[in-house]
Amino acid sequence: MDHNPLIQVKNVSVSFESKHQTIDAVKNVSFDVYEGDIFGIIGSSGAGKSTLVRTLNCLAYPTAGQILVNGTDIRHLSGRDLQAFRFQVGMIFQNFNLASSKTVYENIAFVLKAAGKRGQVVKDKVAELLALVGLSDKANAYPAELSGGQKQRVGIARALANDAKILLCDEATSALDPQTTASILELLKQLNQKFKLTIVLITHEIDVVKKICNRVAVMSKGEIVELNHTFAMFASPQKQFTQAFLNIDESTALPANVKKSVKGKLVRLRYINENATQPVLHESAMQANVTFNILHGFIEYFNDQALGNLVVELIGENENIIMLIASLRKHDVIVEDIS
Ligand SMILES: Nc1ncnc2c1ncn2[C@@H]1O[C@H](COP(=O)(O)OP(=O)(O)OP(=O)(O)O)[C@@H](O)[C@H]1O
Repeated sequence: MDHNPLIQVKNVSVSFESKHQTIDAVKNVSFDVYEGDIFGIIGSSGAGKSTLVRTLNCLAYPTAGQILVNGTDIRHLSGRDLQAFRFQVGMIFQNFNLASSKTVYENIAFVLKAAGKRGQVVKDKVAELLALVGLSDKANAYPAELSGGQKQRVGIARALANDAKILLCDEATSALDPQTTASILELLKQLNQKFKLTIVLITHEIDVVKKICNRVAVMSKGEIVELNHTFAMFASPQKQFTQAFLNIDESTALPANVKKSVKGKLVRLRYINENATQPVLHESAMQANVTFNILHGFIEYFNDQALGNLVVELIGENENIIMLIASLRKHDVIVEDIS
């Protein structure tokens, strides 16, 4: 990378002391987020995701380590500087956190007023934000009159009201149905592209990561197990935990009776981008004098990158199969023996 990270998390740990024990919620975590990233943190419940993301806007403080945003150590911010920093870092939540006694307009105007804005400036800005999230006709509605997706749109408008440069999303789509989730993710992607908005998103949903994150960290028991570009993470996860967590095995699992009847060598192939079609396999197999049976296959798309998944039975002489596998690997096909 040729530019400086917008967020630098350096050896951050967060512990909670209770009467009987110390809970190490985040353990020595380090990562960088670059401007324009949609950075996903995925992990199961209790992995420490919420605690970690809350340190990014000073809702929680590290017990050890350091967080720099735009080169500033945010631990040292206080008073007006801390307030100004918080305006730069908006946050949205699973349960939306809207004030139920306030209208949509008032929910958004509130944070503009907290930043010292008044009068027509507030009115114009709320109108602009509502148009941005597609809710211009809902200014006078109360949260109870909105669907979950509409509530989250208000949450997004409020989070960005003071021209936030960073948006933190804490399970922002976990309470929404799949279709509404897709529309909120689409909105986040648009905001990311239009304003170069940097997004740090925590989720336990693999599909959310696949749909919009360009980079992802897998978290377990307070630690980052693996971090990579999303496509690379799904194409070739390095850690067994990641393989299992991302359901890489399950997504190409064969029924037991099919597996039992396999006579040849069983391999899983992952083809990347321009190789995401079958000709590579056909040609290489012909050259190596190996025949094959495709037992399972699908192509996934990550933005404009394609990842082909195939489970194949290879039939032929052992040395020919070895030759075929070598040839596939030369074509950047990831080959795993799963027999
Ligand atoms: N304020 C707190 N006091 C004590 N323990 C806490 C506190 N906040 C979080 N924890 C503990 O820290 C650990 C990590 O929790 P955290 O909420 O960060 O995980 P998570 O990955 O976000 O999970 P979830 O999706 O369930 O919220 C858990 O064991 C949790 O009980």
